[in-house]
Amino acid sequence: MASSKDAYRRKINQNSDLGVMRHQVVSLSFIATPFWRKNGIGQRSPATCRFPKVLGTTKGVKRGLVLPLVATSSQEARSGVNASELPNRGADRLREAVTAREAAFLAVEQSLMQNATTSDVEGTNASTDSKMSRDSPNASHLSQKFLLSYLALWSEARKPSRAEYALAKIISFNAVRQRMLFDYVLQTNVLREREAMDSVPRRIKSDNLRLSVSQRALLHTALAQYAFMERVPVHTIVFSTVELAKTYYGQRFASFVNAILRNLARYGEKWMPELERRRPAEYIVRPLPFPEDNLNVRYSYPGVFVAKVANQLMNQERVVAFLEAGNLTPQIFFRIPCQFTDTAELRAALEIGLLVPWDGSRLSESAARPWNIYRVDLNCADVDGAGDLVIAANTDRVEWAHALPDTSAKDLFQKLLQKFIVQNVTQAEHIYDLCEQLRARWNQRRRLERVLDLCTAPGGKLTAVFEYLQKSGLGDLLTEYVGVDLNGQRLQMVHENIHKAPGMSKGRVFVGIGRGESFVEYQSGFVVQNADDRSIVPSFDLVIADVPCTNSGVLNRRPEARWRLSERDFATAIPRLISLQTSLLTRALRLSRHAVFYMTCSILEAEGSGLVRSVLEQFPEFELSWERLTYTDTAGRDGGYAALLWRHQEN
Ligand SMILES: C[S@@+](CC[C@H](N)C(=O)[O-])C[C@H]1O[C@@H](n2cnc3c(N)ncnc32)[C@H](O)[C@@H]1O
Repeated sequence: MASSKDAYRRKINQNSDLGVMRHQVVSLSFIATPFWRKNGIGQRSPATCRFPKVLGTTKGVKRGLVLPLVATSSQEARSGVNASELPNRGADRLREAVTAREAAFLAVEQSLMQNATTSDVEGTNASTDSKMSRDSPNASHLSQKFLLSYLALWSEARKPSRAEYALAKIISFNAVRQRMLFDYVLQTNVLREREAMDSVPRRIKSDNLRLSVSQRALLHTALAQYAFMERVPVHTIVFSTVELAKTYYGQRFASFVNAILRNLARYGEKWMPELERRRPAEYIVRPLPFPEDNLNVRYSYPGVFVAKVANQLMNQERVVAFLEAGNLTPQIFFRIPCQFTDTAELRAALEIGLLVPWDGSRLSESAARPWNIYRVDLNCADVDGAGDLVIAANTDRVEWAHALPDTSAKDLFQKLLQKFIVQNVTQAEHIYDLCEQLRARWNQRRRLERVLDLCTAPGGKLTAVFEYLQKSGLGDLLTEYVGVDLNGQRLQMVHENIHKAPGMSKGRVFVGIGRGESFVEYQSGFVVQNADDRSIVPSFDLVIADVPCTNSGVLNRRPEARWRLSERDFATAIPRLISLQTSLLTRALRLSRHAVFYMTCSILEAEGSGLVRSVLEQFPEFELSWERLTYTDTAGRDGGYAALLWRHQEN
């Protein structure tokens, strides 16, 4: 392995090959920029990718399709990848990745490996080590199992240029998102093309061909480039993939990869008629059999999840819109208090078009709203290399600074981040609605003095609630905000966000590490916990429970999250998660004197309305007085659920 790796390194450093490898990076950085500006990287749904014909042939593919592209342990051993050695081995390999293409492959491999071996849901297994820096990509990032964590390892170690980083990111994001589609393409349209297999060794040619997880990852990254990066020449894709195949698996597998990809180049044509090639944006999704037949392959989601969405929505167009939205580049929104509308940073950002007032929100219709919502314009003409901003949009804020170009717009963007809170319009609307509902029900016999947030980090909802209560006068008597969260790293961000909320003094906000489901009280700097539910006395006027969830409403932001929504997850990890959500809501109801805000960023009824109704059966003194489920949409809204639970009998 070491010697072939050295050879690979030497090869890409030789002048003759440098041209090809660098071409891949350099050409993307300038050729693709106009394309990115127009379409947004990664925004192309499978309907407009290079495989429309393939998709047209998915008829008959059943939901929950299981492809025989799974690794056997002996093949994993041959490929040099052993799942039990990860993540450290994988981390080392990532740190050594020479090119963006290699880094993308290794990051996708890790992600695929994680999904193949574990099933964990964000936040439920979080570290409570508050000393860990959230910015340094270390082992804790690996345990969080985010694709971005793997890319961060490479980025930290190799310091790639912005263009290289962007390339690695877009390839790996699309490879992970489109896993189901790519497996299908490989299985049905590449592996079975017998005539193109002439150069493939006889042993590999069998119908029982199996790929290791790692080999699958390599082919997925090739397909991600082929499908979504039209301007990367096919020979460049073939060259870089074959080189990686040689390095990691030897000549035999490289020949196989070569045959597969050349086949793809040859027959890809017949999957994409001329008309569609010239006018990809105008390609229209053909009607599909309803409810979920083949939608999971076309849009690349676990079949069982698509079936659940279809059962909830009972409308094909809406299901397709939701699935498409999950494959788009997510939008970034700032929630800016109305009293800051005239600040220098905001004026400057509006002037150069970095921020655009968002009038698609219901908030803009209300004079009583405490904030305005602004969208970051990904096509901002004044930012050099706007493609980087598009790339940045896929990520959380930690990475933005890295991804933005060195221009005055970058400084401005940093200032906006320091001053204002990034929050999706759905969350801002849900908090606004909840608070309005609360205000409508409030009466003089009730006092609003103490607010508790059981899953508080990074504090977006807490600060929004504070700002609303302050502006509406409902919070005039407020003395204390208590926040608890299991994740010490994320708690640090609450302190940053408190500074951004005008009037929210640290003097009356108390945050601590703890389990929300056993929280009792915050006393003298300590979180008091007790798992026994019965002894709890209601001591907070409003309790917010914004619980950890499947993230099924924000799948565009989390490329790997959809693969935690498989049949197996619905049988094991998700019931465990629902049980945690149930415990959190139960504790919230026990602690609340008047009201509970229950929220998730999931669109699954089992985590939202279903769960609330079932928990309320144990609490006759509370009623479900308002709820809203928002689906992820193509305008940039996240999906999520919000409910107001109201104690109708006063203590
Ligand atoms: C959806 S996020 C909360 C977002 C936050 N309310 C906001 O608006 O910024 C869920 C949070 O729950 C935390 N969490 C997970 N399990 C928990 C538990 N058992 N007790 C308390 N917090 C938990 C996670 O660390 C994560 O920060």
